[in-house]
Amino acid sequence: MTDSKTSLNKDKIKFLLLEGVHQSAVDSLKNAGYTNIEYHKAALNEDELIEAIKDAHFVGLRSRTQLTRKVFENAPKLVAAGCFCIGTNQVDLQAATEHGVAVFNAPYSNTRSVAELVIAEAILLLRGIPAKNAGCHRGEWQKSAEGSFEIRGKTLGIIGYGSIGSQMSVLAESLGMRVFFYDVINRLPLGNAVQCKSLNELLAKSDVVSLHVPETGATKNMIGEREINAMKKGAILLNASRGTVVDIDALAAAMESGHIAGCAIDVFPVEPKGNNEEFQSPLRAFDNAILTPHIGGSTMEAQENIGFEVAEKLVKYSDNGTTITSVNFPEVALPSHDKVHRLLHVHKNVPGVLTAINKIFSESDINICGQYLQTNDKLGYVILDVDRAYSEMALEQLRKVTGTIRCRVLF
Ligand SMILES: NC(=O)C1=CN([C@@H]2O[C@H](COP(=O)(O)OP(=O)(O)OC[C@H]3O[C@@H](n4cnc5c(N)ncnc54)[C@H](O)[C@@H]3O)[C@@H](O)[C@H]2O)C=CC1
Ligand SMILES: O=C(O)C(=O)COP(=O)(O)O
Repeated sequence: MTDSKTSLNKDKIKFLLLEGVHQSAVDSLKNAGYTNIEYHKAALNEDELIEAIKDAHFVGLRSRTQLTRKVFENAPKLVAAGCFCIGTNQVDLQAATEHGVAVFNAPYSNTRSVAELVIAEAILLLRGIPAKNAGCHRGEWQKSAEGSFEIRGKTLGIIGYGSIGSQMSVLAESLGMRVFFYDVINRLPLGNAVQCKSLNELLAKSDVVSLHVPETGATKNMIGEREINAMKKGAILLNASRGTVVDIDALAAAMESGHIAGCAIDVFPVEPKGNNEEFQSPLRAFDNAILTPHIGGSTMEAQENIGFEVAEKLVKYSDNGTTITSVNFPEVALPSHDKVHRLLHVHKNVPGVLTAINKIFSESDINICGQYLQTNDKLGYVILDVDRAYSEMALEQLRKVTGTIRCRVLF
């Protein structure tokens, strides 16, 4: 260990970046002094990931990499994971927490990109453009107004009125749509949007239904045969949330029968592992289905912003222990620690740990220059700034405290 701001020289701290995260992330890390970066353009499978992550302190991923419990068990040095995207369902958050690994994401950087895409898709589908476009490519000429509608005056039903859903709501109203939404929590309606009391109410009212919920146990197959039948005949379904949310076979059947007039699907229950693998889906058979390869958040603007945002969060955590916006750690914004050494103690949030920590300091000569504590339901996170001469001794003592998950020192 050397006398730098971190417990290791910065060039010894390894960042494993996967799935071609934007160059802005690499630049940000390098500008902050972190040069030990292993960069992969694609996702790694579990075995490859276990090999690459075994000496990594930080990992950066997007939606495809699965950070499973087994991966955490084989990543002894890992202190944080950065999801360069919104969703964190690809990370076993419970395992991350149990291993004391802080997880970060970029909760807003691609919000607008998704909202713009789904609005565009709604306009195209209401006009029957995907099928007309496919016809023209085959040499057909289908000039007709039959089945083509303006978006103005139509009813949009948004399921999940969070960042993306509410952004979509604003765009849709500006185009003259009437907006209803359904959410498990009461959300402030923007503009003239109205919250529905039930999913069924929303499905029965909407000409266009758009899904913006996270992947959870409760959203799995949230739209199946029953829900599709509850939609208006001739309605349109948009899904740019997660592939597990819609029962694709039920949707394919409704497309076949014409009950659903068109759909735009960006996410699938099973997605190809890479750009070289064939995409399989029963929806390929339908000209009136817009199928996109999980690119809702894939714009140059979003990817660049995400790169900066998540890299900055990882740098702050590495440099001084700040955990603001972490999805699993107690959130603490910390000042710099120029003249002292900083101890970061992550422990199970169970009775007795704080008493044990305070006992160590009350029974020793170690002078505490600053102390911060934050907890959530699973974890306690104690930060102690101490005189430089005592940090190694304090670290040794703290590691012995029952309930300790991880303890390290920033020099
Ligand atoms: N296709 C793509 O490339 C992208 C997809 N996404 C997906 O979009 C999802 C939504 O993103 P945000 O709007 O940023 O998330 P958010 O967390 O801001 O909003 C999600 C909303 O869904 C609601 N919700 C949760 N469970 C529900 C349920 N069972 N029924 C009804 N409502 C429920 C929540 O209360 C919340 O209001 C992400 O979790 C991610 O999976 C996000 C970005 C890009
Ligand atoms: O932000 C999200 O949740 C997404 O789904 C985008 O995923 P991606 O970074 O494009 O693999």
